[in-house]
Amino acid sequence: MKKAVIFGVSGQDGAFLANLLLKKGYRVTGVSRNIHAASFDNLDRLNIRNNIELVSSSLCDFRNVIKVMNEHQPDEVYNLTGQSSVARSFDEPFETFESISMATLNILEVIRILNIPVRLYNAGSGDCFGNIHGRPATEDTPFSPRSPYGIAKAAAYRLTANYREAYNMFACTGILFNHESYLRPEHFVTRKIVKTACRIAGGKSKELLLGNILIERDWGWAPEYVNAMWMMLQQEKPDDYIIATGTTISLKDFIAEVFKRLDLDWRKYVKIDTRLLRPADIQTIRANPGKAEKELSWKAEFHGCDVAEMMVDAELENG
Ligand SMILES: C[C@H]1O[C@H](OP(=O)(O)OP(=O)(O)OC[C@H]2O[C@@H](n3cnc4c(=O)[nH]c(N)nc43)[C@H](O)[C@@H]2O)[C@@H](O)[C@@H](O)C1=O
Repeated sequence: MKKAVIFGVSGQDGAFLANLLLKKGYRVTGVSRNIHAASFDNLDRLNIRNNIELVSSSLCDFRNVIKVMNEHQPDEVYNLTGQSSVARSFDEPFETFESISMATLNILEVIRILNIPVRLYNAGSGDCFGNIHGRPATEDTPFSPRSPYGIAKAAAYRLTANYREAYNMFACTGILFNHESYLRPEHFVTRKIVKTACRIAGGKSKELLLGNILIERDWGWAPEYVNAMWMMLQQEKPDDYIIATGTTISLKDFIAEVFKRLDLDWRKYVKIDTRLLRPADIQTIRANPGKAEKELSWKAEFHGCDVAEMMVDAELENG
């Protein structure tokens, strides 16, 4: 039986990945900073909490990481940990940098020092590219991040690539663009829109306050993206891959699709609140996931408008 350790199991991706690995017959250990304080609602929602061994460990403490590796002897390690909100990273730059870059460095150092043959997946981000107005980003496009979050993810990406080259480690980064689902917390814009629109449809809310609705993103369906993470670790050679749908739409289009699904006209309810604008934002993101399609045979089935509809349907069904 293969063994996997997921650092950051309580989030959206951690839960979907744990579910996928359990279905594939893995023994899954889920790590969270403090399992007694963390919420495992996502694992409950997928009905898998009791099938995972949950352990507490701070990734910023080197000894903690050594203990997890020694005790659980994983074949595969998934590093999904860290502060994941771009907006919050402007208010919490230190916490963001430490929980992403330093935590990744700790995992890499532990694998190097213990000299164990584990395969490492590192969660990268399309946020590292910054604005892409022209050709969609490929794995060769230089990074130009515009947030403490993007900068921390860029550092973690470079560290992972450096350890792969310098120490011959099996370490990959998936450069994932926005990926959404009913497990997304409300501080991400898609879930906020879907939840509020459903409340408006049910007469429980009157308006939806948003920041910049002209931005453009490549929004995919999260359960598909965790498949790509796993596929990267099954390759003969480790490498980095962009994971995205290849379709970019505006936030306005996403909002319109959500409200249309509920038979509402979004223009009556959406108000711009300038307090929600970021100190720096990315206007347009475009991705070319061609390498993942060619080498991993991974391709997104669902694109932005499908995601909007699926999120509304899930919200109406489960809340
Ligand atoms: C690839 C990358 O993808 C995600 O980062 P994000 O793109 O910043 O995601 P978001 O949902 O917070 O914002 C999307 C856009 O929507 C605009 N926006 C307008 N009004 C609101 C608003 O009211 N709330 C929020 N959150 N955003 C708003 C906001 O200004 C931004 O331009 C994370 O998964 C991250 O972990 C990651 O790696």
